[in-house]
Amino acid sequence: MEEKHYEKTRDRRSDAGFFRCAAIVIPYLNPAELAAISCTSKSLYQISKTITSRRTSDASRGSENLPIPFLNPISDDSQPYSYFFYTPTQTLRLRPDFRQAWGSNDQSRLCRKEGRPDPFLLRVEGASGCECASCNGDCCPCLEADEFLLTRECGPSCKCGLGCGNRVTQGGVTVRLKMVKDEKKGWGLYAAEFIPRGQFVCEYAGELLSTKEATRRQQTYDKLASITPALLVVKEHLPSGNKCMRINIDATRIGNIARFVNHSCDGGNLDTVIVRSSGALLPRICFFASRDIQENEELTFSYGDIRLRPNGQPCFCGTATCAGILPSENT
Ligand SMILES: C[S@@+](CC[C@H](N)C(=O)[O-])C[C@H]1O[C@@H](n2cnc3c(N)ncnc32)[C@H](O)[C@@H]1O
Repeated sequence: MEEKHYEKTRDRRSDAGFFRCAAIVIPYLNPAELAAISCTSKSLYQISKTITSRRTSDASRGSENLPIPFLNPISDDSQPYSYFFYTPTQTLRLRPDFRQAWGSNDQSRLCRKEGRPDPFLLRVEGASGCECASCNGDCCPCLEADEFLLTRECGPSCKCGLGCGNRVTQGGVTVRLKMVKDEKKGWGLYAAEFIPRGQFVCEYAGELLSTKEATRRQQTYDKLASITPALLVVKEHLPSGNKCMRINIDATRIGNIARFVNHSCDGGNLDTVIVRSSGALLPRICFFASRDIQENEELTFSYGDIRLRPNGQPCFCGTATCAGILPSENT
């Protein structure tokens, strides 16, 4: 009798140990792996269900100021969320075996505790910045438009801190957003509240690539129908029209919510802005509202000129000026 009681206690302890480990490991699984383990026992089914529900409730894994949920109104579609790795800022190339937890119990608490990652990937040693106590248009040299008329913010070489009013794009998303699935376009980013014209919406975050690597990846994506690519190429021009700098950001595998912004042939409601900061080597690409955007409106921008690559996929933007073909980058 005593021996049996001892065995039961031991079994319960090893079960508890197993589920403690499972709760740590399972958030690292992708949807196919999650589905596979959820068929093996009732308890793992329950854990997988909870993880799926947490993933659906916040694409940003607690990395942004506000949760960004997935909503799938398509009745015969069983995909409650889109799987990718999240980075709120630009990042360097990922190792192929990289994994990231998503849906764990304490994810948002941990993200808040660790704080937001530095928005500047590379700094310019010895660069000058402002010395203002509080930056405003009259005195802060960072606010003076430079010769290329780009958006300039204070940065790592400035005396002011993150609370400075000239760092609007550095604190992450501050407007309510959501992801909604469309039968033809897939997931799209939507306003979950009114967004006034000129408001910063989000950065386009992802892997920063060399042009050679961007070209290689674009060719791979063109061949693979199973991948929905999110490779953005921005060319910065001199006023003379000559190309002077090219930024390649691939958010296909790791990115932020900007990777869900769909194309619109009329230019959409977002402006793509190149933001430079004092002391930061690289500019960042940010989306601002180009006009007032109503709650529940889809956020879109133009992917480019279809004349550059007329053999793209069909476009379903639904605007009066729709060209019928989705522009894509000819890298
Ligand atoms: C950067 S992703 C945007 C997010 C994507 N809808 C998803 O579900 O992940 C670009 C892809 O979205 C789809 N897409 C974007 N805009 C579209 C449009 N206007 N019409 C049709 N498909 C579109 C295309 O499959 C395109 O390759």
